[in-house]
Amino acid sequence: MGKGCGGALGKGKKKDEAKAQEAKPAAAEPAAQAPAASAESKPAETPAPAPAAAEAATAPQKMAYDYTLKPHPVLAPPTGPVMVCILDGFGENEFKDEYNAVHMAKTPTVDALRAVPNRFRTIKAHGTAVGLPSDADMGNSEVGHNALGSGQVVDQGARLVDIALETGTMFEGAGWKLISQAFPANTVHFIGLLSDGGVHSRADQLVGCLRGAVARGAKRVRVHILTDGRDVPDGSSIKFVEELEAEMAALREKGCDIAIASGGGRMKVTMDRYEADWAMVKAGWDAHVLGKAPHQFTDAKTAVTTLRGTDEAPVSDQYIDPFVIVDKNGAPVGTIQDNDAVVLFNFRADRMVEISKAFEYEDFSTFDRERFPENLRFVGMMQYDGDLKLPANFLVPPPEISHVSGQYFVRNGITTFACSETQKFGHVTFFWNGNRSGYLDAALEQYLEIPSDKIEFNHAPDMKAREITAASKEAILSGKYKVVRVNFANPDMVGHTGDLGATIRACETVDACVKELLEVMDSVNGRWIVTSDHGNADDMVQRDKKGRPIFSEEGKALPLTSHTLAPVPIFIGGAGLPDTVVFRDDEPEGGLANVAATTINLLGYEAPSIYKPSLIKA
Ligand SMILES: O=C(O)[C@@H](CO)OP(=O)(O)O
Ligand SMILES: [Mn+2]
Ligand SMILES: [Mn+2]
Repeated sequence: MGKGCGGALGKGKKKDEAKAQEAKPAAAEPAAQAPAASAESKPAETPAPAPAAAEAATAPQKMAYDYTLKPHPVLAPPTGPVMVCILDGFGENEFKDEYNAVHMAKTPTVDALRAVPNRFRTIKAHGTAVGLPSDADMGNSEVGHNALGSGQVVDQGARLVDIALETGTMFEGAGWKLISQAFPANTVHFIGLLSDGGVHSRADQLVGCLRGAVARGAKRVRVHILTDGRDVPDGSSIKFVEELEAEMAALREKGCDIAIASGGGRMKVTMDRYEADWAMVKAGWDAHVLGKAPHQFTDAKTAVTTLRGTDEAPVSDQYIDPFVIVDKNGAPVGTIQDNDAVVLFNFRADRMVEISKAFEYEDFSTFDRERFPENLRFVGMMQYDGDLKLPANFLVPPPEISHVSGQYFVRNGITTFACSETQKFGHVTFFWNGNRSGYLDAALEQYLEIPSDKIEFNHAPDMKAREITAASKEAILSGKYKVVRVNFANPDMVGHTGDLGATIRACETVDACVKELLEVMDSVNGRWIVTSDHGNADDMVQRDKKGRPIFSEEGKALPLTSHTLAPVPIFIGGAGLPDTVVFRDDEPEGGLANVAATTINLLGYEAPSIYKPSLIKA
């Protein structure tokens, strides 16, 4: 995934995995990097003829899918590029009060865009519109960017795991067979995010797996918990631990030796992404596998309660220190040993890839694992990276996201520049491309990662927005790219800290950056879409059922660190966009998946019929 497909990865034990890395070069480093080699030799001023025929000639045995894009009947291609700019976590919320950072921020650019008739609307970014189980599910970056990039709505991980548990297919698959080898005489370990957030995992799905394992003969089970406080209210981890303990007590009655063995906050251990901070993964390995952590407790509830500190200045659930549960002699109750089974019970990919590599690859050198258990029966809830086939074994097949817009682009000679900072880099590459790591065609694409800071982002709410802007302006002005894709992480990443003031600042910074980008786009006669992938900054307070803010006994507003259910804004424009092009009014239910067809229209092509319809009329 992203730069992770090369770089810091130790040599894999599987040959096909090494091949995948060669074929898919890692993203270049920022600044000094060269532009995509043959982008210059293949200028994309005019849409190139689709190479479908040539492809069929070289691979006659395969029925080649015809990716040819037909010219749009009315809208000619622009002379300049088409930009899609994602303001991550920037929702259009019905609560327009002091806790809505998007509303409170001074955003002259976005305000002006909102005022343009028929070129601003909102689109759905949550629930079934992005393939989640129900409309009570908030959106997130994975499903959001999948929908934006693929133009289609597919059943996502959360839903697929629900189905596999309901129908029992989970317990019949190869992944389950593998872990069940450990049921009679070894330990089965479950590692993942303990909450009902539904973004990375769900506690009820963990319980479904635990019950399934015990019913099928698992004798010894250990659970390694990552506390949330990001997709669910901060402080709720204690409740999730209590609920899990109650469930485990019932399973003990059935004769299973089951206990929580280790844990820590999701932003402290195990769940790093895009190689932003491998030290987090090492801390997780040490706690889960080796039984080593800075803190030892004899039960998980005491661990979480103690490590959260005082009520006056609590440590967020997201940042709880790594801990290990020990017996009365001080020995860890659940280290991972030879022949054990390990299940990563998160369904979402980005934050499971690194820990998967540590478990999967025999020959791994990114950090010193000290001990690598032999003959591990290791599975993911899903396969997290289809290109790397990582992990090789999994409980539920992942969503199949095919015919993504990037595939159409490379088959039609359309050059692309994609840029974000580390925290969102895989969003505009890996997720955008339907969970494919690396380039679709390195000759036509340039992916640029700006390294993120390694701090809590409320302390630096500008994050790397200015650097992303500068690099994207350069790409726009270079004339090399027909598509420019940018993600600004700020409203989302700062929103997750629950710090209202910093999140307002994050929105203001991004607004200023959008202004710069639109000016440059106008200077090259481009066309643009500005939108978001889900809400977050647009509501920073927990609310009761009537939408009233909830306050603590001391009168402090309770922060909301999660995403929201809000729709997101979408704006279109650009000096290269004819005045006649406006949003149509017969797609009121439009969502993120309608953006790809809209982008393809702006490029001067008809959208593929398999895509959700375009939002514009010309
Ligand atoms: O940080 C993350 O992992 C999620 C929230 O759990 O946010 P996003 O979907 O925006 O990446
Ligand atoms: Mn996001
Ligand atoms: Mn987020």
